[in-house]
Amino acid sequence: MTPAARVQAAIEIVDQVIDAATTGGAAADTLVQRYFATRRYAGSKDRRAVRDHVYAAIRLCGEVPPSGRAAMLLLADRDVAVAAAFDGSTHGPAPIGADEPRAAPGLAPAWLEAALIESGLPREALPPLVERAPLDVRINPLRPTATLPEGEPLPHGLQGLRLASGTRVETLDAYRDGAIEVQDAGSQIVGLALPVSPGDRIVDLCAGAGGKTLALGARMANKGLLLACDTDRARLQQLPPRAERAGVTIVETRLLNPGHERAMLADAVGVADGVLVDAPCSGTGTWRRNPEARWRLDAARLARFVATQRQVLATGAALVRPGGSLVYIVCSLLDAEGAGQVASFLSDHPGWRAEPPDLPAGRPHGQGVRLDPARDGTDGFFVARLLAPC
Ligand SMILES: C[S@@+](CC[C@H](N)C(=O)[O-])C[C@H]1O[C@@H](n2cnc3c(N)ncnc32)[C@H](O)[C@@H]1O
Repeated sequence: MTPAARVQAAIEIVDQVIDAATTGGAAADTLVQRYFATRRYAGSKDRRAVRDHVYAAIRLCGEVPPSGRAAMLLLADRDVAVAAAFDGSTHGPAPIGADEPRAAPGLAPAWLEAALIESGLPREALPPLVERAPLDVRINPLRPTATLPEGEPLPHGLQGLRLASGTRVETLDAYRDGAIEVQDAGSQIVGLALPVSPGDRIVDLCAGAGGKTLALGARMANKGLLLACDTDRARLQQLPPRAERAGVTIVETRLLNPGHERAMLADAVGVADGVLVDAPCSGTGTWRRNPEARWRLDAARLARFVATQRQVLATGAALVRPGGSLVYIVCSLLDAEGAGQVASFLSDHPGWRAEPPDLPAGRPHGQGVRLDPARDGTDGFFVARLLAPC
């Protein structure tokens, strides 16, 4: 592909991303993959260049841009190579018209910027929310290996590596052998908020594909029971093969029927030493990876997340034994989903108390701890540890 054709492809993909973000369609990553699935002529360098243009344009636009071309013109104002690609060649974009409108530059939709500031995030912490994320892997102590890939040690004393961006992790021997798992440093840190010991009974209520479940299994040295639940079959189905690769043998998965979680967990009520609630959320802390997510969110969607979080937190609390721990995590920096959610829980659940976790990064926020990209170099998270009455 010529440089101009790459920019034209990026414009077309950003048009699809805009459409998907406003109609609840697929994520940008999926759209990029689908675009190339039908264009076999594009080589790996073409794909990487197009993807880079797509993400660079998305990162620049806080509000939903009027079109892919308007977003790419904003990028062209900052990147001479992109500007030069508007040359009117056969597969390239038409030349830039005099006074042709650009998308507005910004960090996030105005209402979200305001909500983040109101949630105590300093203004200077906003730009790093949409900067490119590093590629972090956790080293799995259950699968020691001599073939770890080259990378920087992770910050905050974590057992992991920061790999060169663009590394195809799934092709590495260490990955195939289960010695490493892709997991952001922040995600590794917040998982540590749940105290676990070999032999414990632990429930990971929103386990998804098991990123945090596998880390818990390793910390439990494969002794005890780890019940991993989720309402999403496709995500939960990924867990058993991942656990097998990682050598985690104590996981039992349970697919929950939305609205019937309590009944489906009746046998687990009041017996767990610890419950992890890594709740579904708006993902404002993960815009570095999914920058178009800020175009998807609106007040109604946020309110639905808040309602679901409240419900999963209450479900999780019912499973904890007297004196046991409930850890609540969201990858969001909005207080409505983090500090505010925990304050509501404590007022609705007399006898429960918060005990701030001692973590290697982050700072106290409300009754928990918050991590953010600017100050911790991780995705953004809020985490709280809640103790059940004895
Ligand atoms: C933040 S993700 C979990 C990520 C996962 N713990 C990890 O570390 O990779 C939140 C998960 O909550 C699940 N979920 C949504 N509603 C739920 C419910 N009512 N009960 C249990 N899980 C739910 C979603 O399907 C999603 O997989």
